Amino acid sequence: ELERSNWTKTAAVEAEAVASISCSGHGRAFLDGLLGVDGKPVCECNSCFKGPDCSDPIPNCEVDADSGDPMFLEPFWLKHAASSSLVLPGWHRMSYEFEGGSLISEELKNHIRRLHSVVGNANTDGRFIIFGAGATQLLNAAVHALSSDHDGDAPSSSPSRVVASIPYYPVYREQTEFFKSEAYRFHGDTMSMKNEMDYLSSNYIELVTSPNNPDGQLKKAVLGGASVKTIHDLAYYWPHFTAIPAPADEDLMIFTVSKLTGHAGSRFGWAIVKDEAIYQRMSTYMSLSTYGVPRETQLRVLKLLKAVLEGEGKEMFEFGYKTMANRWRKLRKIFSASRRFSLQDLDHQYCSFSKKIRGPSPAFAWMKCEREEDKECFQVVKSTANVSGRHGSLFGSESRYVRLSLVKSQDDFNLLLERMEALVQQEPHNKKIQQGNERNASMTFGFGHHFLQHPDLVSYINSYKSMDEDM
Ligand SMILES: Cc1ncc(COP(=O)(O)O)c(C=O)c1O
Repeated sequence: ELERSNWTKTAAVEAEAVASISCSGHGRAFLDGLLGVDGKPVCECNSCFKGPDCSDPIPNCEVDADSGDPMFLEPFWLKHAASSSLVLPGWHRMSYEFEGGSLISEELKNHIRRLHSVVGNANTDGRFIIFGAGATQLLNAAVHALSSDHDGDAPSSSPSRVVASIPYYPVYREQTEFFKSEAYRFHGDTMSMKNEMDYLSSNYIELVTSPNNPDGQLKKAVLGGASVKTIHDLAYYWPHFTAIPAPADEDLMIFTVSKLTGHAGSRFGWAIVKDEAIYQRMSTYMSLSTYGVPRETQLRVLKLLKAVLEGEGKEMFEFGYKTMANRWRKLRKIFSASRRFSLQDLDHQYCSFSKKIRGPSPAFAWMKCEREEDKECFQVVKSTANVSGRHGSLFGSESRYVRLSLVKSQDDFNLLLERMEALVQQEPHNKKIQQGNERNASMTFGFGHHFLQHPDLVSYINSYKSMDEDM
């Protein structure tokens, strides 16, 4: 049928040509990017950089520490271009369905099971696995499936109450309220529920996030009893962000490739479900909302997991952990000199994956403004450091908290660190110490590597710089 056997050549040449466009290590050109006057895709610069090759820093620009965009893993994928790239022919899985009417790649499912068994972070034996467009879609599918109102069920007198412990991931409330279902309502904090649970007339759906977004703590369900169902959001239960004390073995667990490999844009997550009826309800939800996850996405994730599983995942998790642990250590060092701001406390813990006690490496800093007058911490950080975090009140907490994202690119993190260092140095007791201290904030900005030309090399070296903590 095919004219030639080397039909992948033009695609490969095209992909490599785009990859070789230099954006000074502060940006990237993509195959589907806008074309410049020379007919080549233009560089898309990291924030706070501009210019045709992203080499110009934008002075005093706003540092965005808001989103949890997990770009910290990009250098790993640049290094593993060969094992993670694939060819997508025009006829790849055009059908609505896989063989037998399934919407799911069995091979991908097998790889997910293998990954959990290698990492030891979840028990998948005898469980059902369902795919979704990120954890975001699966969260709502799970709330839907666990809510009281179903054909065949006795009609319940009130909607299921969706609860989470403060501070909680804001999307739980936003999504539950957005869908305005008759079957469930967001009901706020689990702690306030604990004493006043109305067991007789209400069912509860408790969302448990472990490790937690925003504070990185490992969490357990708070409520219990026959009228409570739980959803465990384990988006961050990977060695990048936490020690893995034991495999999770919950009724309904949600994972996402976003925080595992960093491919947030692929929109891929999976749920591991014990109960067949719940699995069926979630499957119906997927059928009626999107008819499953795009086959292109499933193919890509399969390729990525194969690359991760080479060498039993050691290399990616080592890179991820070292990067996050270093970022946390640097930030903590800066804040240790502060009386005005504090960070959450995280313990060292035994990790069954790395088989040792390891230090914390959270995805976010949960920062508190300690001064009585600094009630609006978001504003304090915004106006004094020009850093925009995420407002504590969105997590159900006081406004004297703000969340800072630590998972973005190395450029983003370097800028955040520089600004936080300057912020802490402004404190009266530090100003005295600072005199005669030749440490200049711009040293942390990371422009010292302009002479290195190849963009892949630059960001890889940058990310591996000063990595002294072992797995
Ligand atoms: C706790 C938690 N759950 C779910 C998600 C969403 O993940 P996904 O990109 O798979 O939709 C996030 C993303 O930040 C998260 O922090």
